[in-house]
Amino acid sequence: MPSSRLVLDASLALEGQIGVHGLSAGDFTSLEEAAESAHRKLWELRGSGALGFWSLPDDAAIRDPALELGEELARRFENVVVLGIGGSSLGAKAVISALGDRFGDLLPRSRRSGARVFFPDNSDPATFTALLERLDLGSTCFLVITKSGSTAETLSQLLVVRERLGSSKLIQQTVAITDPEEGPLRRIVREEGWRSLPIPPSVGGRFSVLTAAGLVPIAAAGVDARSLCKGAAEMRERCEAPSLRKNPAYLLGGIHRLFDRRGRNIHVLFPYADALRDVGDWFVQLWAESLGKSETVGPTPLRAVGATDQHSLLQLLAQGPQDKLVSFIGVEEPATDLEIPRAWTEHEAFAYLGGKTLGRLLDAERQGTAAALAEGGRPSVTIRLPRVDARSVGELLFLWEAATAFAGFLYGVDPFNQPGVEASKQLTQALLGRPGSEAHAKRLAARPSPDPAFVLD
Ligand SMILES: O=P(O)(O)OC[C@H]1O[C@](O)(CO)[C@@H](O)[C@@H]1O
Repeated sequence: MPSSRLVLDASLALEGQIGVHGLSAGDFTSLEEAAESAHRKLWELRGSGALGFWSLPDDAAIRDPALELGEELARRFENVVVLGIGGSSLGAKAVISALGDRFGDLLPRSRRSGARVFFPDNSDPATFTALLERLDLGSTCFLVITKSGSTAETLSQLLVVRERLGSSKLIQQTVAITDPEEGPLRRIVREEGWRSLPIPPSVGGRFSVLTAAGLVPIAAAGVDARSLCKGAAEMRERCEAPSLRKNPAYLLGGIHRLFDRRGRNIHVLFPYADALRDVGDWFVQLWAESLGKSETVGPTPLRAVGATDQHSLLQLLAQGPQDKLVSFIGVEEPATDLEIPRAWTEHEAFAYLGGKTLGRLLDAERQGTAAALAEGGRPSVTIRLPRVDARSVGELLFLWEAATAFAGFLYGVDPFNQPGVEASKQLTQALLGRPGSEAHAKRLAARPSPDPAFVLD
């Protein structure tokens, strides 16, 4: 009987199931004190209003204008292009590729449920040029999404679009989603009277999928954003339990921390559904930017997709160094299943497949892979979704967000900042001659020049 909600099954992380590499009751006891303190910190932050993402699932003041705008864009425009990167792009991209019509672009407009939404994301000129050349710009809306309002990749793309559209069309065909008060984009919005929606200051970019940053493109794509929020709200309720053993986010975050202490600091998200492929990219940013900020502790996230990566990464997971923890995601009921016809039944390799379904094969591959890893003493956890629908995806995203915040306190780092990305931004700006970056230019000039013995031409 399929469950009606997300299930977290951590059995294959336990000593009783996988032997000495698994966790014992004593491991959980050792974690309890740190978990209590992490719980207190989260609730203090929540109480002070600084844990912005926690209230998003049912914050109508944020959700409703975003959905109205997204639905309007779906009616008015053929295409929506998101100019945004990192947390200002990955959440919406993950949700739309999970829940939108994957081959909807092939359908005529009348048969599509929303606009076609594009995420050029990177500032690679080849991608951006190709996209702009192929789009009918007259029926395209540009969503400029940047929390800080100052990200070079996003602002450069905006400048290109401004030139292509001309400033009068720009104002009609562009919406800004940014900090309500601060930042260069907000200043343009004020000076030129653009349409805009805010990203609340208390919500970091990588936790912003349920703000306008995610909800506008999601609704523009015709995806059921209300059910997404509902699923997230249901998961949030489960993530409010104070006890490690009752709270799925605490259990998930806690297990990752425990294994990290034993040297398992490579954390692999392994969904068995193509629809969840981009959730992997979203997870990588969330986990890396939130938890990777100490020289002595911190995980390396990795993404995989089943069954594809059984023919790629699995060898390493099964017999490589014992430094990995896998989180499988299984789907109990595929959106569409396909029966495998019976033929060549005299050959065993064909005979046992005929009459099964591709969905059953995929799920058996997930179970078989988890069991094979367990046999080799390699731990995993499994997140089972009843199906890939808006509610389950909402549950899944909120689960990882809450687990990330909790894990941050267990790791002893601030999960909500990313100071390590600043140096690269400063030196890039210095290379491009941004006024005010003279000191950074000096830093660059002081760097040793390349060693000719190691530059092969
Ligand atoms: O939304 P913004 O301010 O453009 O930032 C985009 C991304 O850049 C980062 O700051 C990293 O450089 C991420 O944390 C963020 O999601």
